[in-house]
Amino acid sequence: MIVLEQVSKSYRSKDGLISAVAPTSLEVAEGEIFGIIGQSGAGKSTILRMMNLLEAPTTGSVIVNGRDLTKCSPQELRVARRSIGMIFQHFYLLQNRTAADNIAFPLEISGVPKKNREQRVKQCLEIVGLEDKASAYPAQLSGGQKQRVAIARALATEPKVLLCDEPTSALDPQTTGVILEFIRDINKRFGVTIVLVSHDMEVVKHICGRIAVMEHGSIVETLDLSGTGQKPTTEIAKLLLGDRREALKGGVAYV
Ligand SMILES: Nc1ncnc2c1ncn2[C@@H]1O[C@H](COP(=O)(O)OP(=O)(O)OP(=O)(O)O)[C@@H](O)[C@H]1O
Repeated sequence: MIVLEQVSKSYRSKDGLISAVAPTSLEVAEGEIFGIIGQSGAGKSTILRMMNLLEAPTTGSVIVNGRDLTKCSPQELRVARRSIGMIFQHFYLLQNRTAADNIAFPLEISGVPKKNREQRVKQCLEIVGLEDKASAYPAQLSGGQKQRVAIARALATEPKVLLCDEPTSALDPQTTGVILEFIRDINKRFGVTIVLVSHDMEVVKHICGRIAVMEHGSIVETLDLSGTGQKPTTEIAKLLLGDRREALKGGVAYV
């Protein structure tokens, strides 16, 4: 579903080149909920943003749904991105548009006729349980409701992949639980492959089947958390996952 082949990302600065991600390969299978964890600055967001070419890799290939995005023309990339939704920590809703019009936005850009747009917006509002907030502006919504609108907007074009960059970091624990349930539901009901970056281990342990652990721009370990009993081997993974892993396996948090 998602294949990163030796992708790397460097930034130019006045002090020379900064390496955000060293040449790294990764495969995420169709239907997975895949987590990316690591300390601040490890390169998590950069690797996620390379999966839809929001960040163009310095080297390597990004293959999503069998298509090498690094070889796409701008027009081809626009089309390919319709099957890759994304949500962010700070939602990034258009403040001067209602919830319904925010959800309609990607459909407008894709040239979907008005009648079909309205139908799809209605469906997406239903998926996130916000039918009654169609006419509300972002300023009139709570953080959790804003993220639900952002999820609905990401789903509007019926993506096969949903990239989630710290989707619950601006939310309280209870709202975090609600958002995680929506993400899990979308994965189950529609088979959408989810890649989720989070610094919150409880979030990751709660919904991810497999995770990649990043340190200094590299994936140092991938782990299966789905009850296989696989133990972390690197120090950083042990540190991040900690002793609470066992305690949380039964889904103590956010239920
Ligand atoms: N646009 C940029 N220009 C220069 N350096 C950047 C840029 N974006 C990221 N970096 C650097 O690349 C490295 C990885 O950043 P990234 O945001 O991917 O880390 P992260 O693991 O997501 O961190 P955090 O959890 O703090 O968000 C950091 O050292 C960061 O300073």
